[in-house]
Amino acid sequence: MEPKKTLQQAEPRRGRTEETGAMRRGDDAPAVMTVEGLNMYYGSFMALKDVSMIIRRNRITALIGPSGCGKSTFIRSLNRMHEIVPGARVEGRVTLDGEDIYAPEVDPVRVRRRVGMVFQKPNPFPTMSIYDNVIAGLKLGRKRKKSELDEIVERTLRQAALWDEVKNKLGESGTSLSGGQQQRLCIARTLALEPEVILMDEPASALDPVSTQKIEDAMLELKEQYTVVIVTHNMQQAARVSDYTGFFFIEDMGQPGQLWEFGETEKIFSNPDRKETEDYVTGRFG
Ligand SMILES: Nc1ncnc2c1ncn2[C@@H]1O[C@H](COP(=O)(O)OP(=O)(O)OP(=O)(O)O)[C@@H](O)[C@H]1O
Repeated sequence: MEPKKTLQQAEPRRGRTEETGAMRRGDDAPAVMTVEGLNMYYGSFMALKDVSMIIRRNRITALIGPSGCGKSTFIRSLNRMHEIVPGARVEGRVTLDGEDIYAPEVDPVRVRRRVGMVFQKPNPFPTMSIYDNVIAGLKLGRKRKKSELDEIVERTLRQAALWDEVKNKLGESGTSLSGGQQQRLCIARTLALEPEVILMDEPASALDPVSTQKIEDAMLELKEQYTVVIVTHNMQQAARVSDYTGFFFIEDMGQPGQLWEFGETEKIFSNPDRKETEDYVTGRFG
């Protein structure tokens, strides 16, 4: 497939610019990641077919769709986590700042540093304090002064909307926190590595509404400085926080998932081009 054409197709459709103010304004945020003609496999099973997408800087991109349509598989292509699964492989091209992250000379560990990931289940290191959890990933890098580490801990906990709740107990165990606080601690830990892009795979699915709200607050705060991609089953969450939405869909059991529609969130939720998207966002199936 001819890559340039594929990328253009991946741009949000702009056919209805007269109808929505948001569309008319357009978006000049540069692409930080591009995905072109991506196929993903587990052994001989093709889980995703021909996905192309542009991920823009300082924007939140939400990935939605019914169970099993490949959202988690896709998000894991963006930082080369997919290849950790034995037999898993990827075809196509994924770039970060124009560089092909799957090129043979690229170190996957470096990719994962630049494209950080927060998982569904909070996973703080159980034997470490809150403070040490935040800086855990920095231990492998150059030696830093205590004052510099203090500054990183405060800054990232503030960005993760957790600072006020933990500033007086940084020495306590990370697992002493509530589930929602642990998840924000994991966000701070990811931020400490100064990624460009943060991937979140259903980060609030195990949390109560108040904790979910705090995660969403944190995401909106993060977007000032980072680019966020989130998988969510929560339609309200996608509509509330994201700028762009990708709807993944699977036509029939055993078929690969596809990116069925991609565009500005406002359009996907109010006036999607495809019937299946409309059925899904209005809760008619899924
Ligand atoms: N490790 C694996 N080995 C083999 N097949 C897998 C593996 N992980 C996922 N799959 C398959 O790939 C397809 C896509 O799964 P994936 O988890 O990406 O979907 P999803 O949209 O994230 O689903 P959910 O919303 O339920 O989390 C499914 O058919 C799934 O069974």
